[in-house]
Amino acid sequence: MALTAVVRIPTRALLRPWARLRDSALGWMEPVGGVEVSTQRFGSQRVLVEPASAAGVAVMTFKNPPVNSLSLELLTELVINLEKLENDKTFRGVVLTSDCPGIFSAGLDLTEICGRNPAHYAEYWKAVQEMWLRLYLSNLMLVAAINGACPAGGCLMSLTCDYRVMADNPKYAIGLNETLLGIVAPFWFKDTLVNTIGHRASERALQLGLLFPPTEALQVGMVDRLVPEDQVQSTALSVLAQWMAIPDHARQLTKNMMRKPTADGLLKKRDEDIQNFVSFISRDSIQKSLQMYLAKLRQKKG
Ligand SMILES: CC/C=C\C/C=C\C/C=C\CC/C=C/CC(=O)SCCNC(=O)CCNC(=O)[C@H](O)C(C)(C)COP(=O)(O)OP(=O)(O)OC[C@H]1O[C@@H](n2cnc3c(N)ncnc32)[C@H](O)[C@@H]1OP(=O)(O)O
Repeated sequence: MALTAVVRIPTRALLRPWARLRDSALGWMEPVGGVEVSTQRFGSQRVLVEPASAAGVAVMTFKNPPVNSLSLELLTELVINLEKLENDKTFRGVVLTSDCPGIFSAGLDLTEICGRNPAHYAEYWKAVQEMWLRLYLSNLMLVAAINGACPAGGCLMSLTCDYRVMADNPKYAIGLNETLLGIVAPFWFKDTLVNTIGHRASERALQLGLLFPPTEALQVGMVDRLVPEDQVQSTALSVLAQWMAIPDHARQLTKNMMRKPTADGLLKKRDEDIQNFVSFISRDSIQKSLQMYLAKLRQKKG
């Protein structure tokens, strides 16, 4: 028999200035207090959410081809689907993974931060902040099933999870490579990395923009486990099964205790961080670097 649940979506989620939602992409949303959905399979155009066979677990799959770049739309859909899972108290854990072969996520969508106007940069950056805050402070257990390349913002997204399983394929790499693009990882990207791999390793990785192949990523502690490619999702699900044995309230309070001070660092100066980002990214020299990087990516094929 199909399992169904009523999921309440707070109307305030619809009122956030950055959440210029495209109704066509989010067919399940209605601007009323709540909406009834089937937990068999839901989601939106770029984010698919499927309950796993184990009770209380969902798999969230990003499908924004070709490279799962974190466009404004993808970020918006991610946050809304996460909120939906959090509001449905039947879910306790989520596996985050990708539908793009060989790529977990290419990170921030460079077309959102290149050649646009300051108002767009501000709106986009607010959505990036929101994605990080929501994932980093989520009460749910989050496990990243990293089934492909995972640079920059893709790495950040996986670092917000409680555990990372990566495909043991030397073609893939993970890391915060911002300096290679001539840009700077913001302090909260840096803090998330430091909390995961420590200060010295982060200092080196961030300055050099290191992208770690799986074996090195495991050594440095950027991922927790390597498995053959076809076992990434199943391993993530079995990790979640272990975590589910811990009483939720104790685990959630512990997670919050560990992470809140870092999140507060951004919460206290969100607007200032947006202004810094807009003025940094609007510089001619930075725009030139980004244009060159994008052109190189596009030429790669030709
Ligand atoms: C003092 C200052 C203080 C504070 C500063 C304040 C603020 C900080 C400022 C800025 C911080 C901004 C933070 C940014 C973080 C990011 O995430 S930046 C994005 C970084 N991402 C990357 O470097 C990845 C680039 N992509 C790749 O390496 C490869 O594409 C990838 C390995 C993912 C896949 O390779 P492959 O399968 O071969 O695919 P292609 O390379 O051929 O790509 C296919 C098409 O996709 C386009 N594309 C790739 N990545 C992106 C992207 N991130 N955004 C947009 N588009 C992308 C690529 O151009 C191809 O397009 P085409 O088909 O040619 O049109």
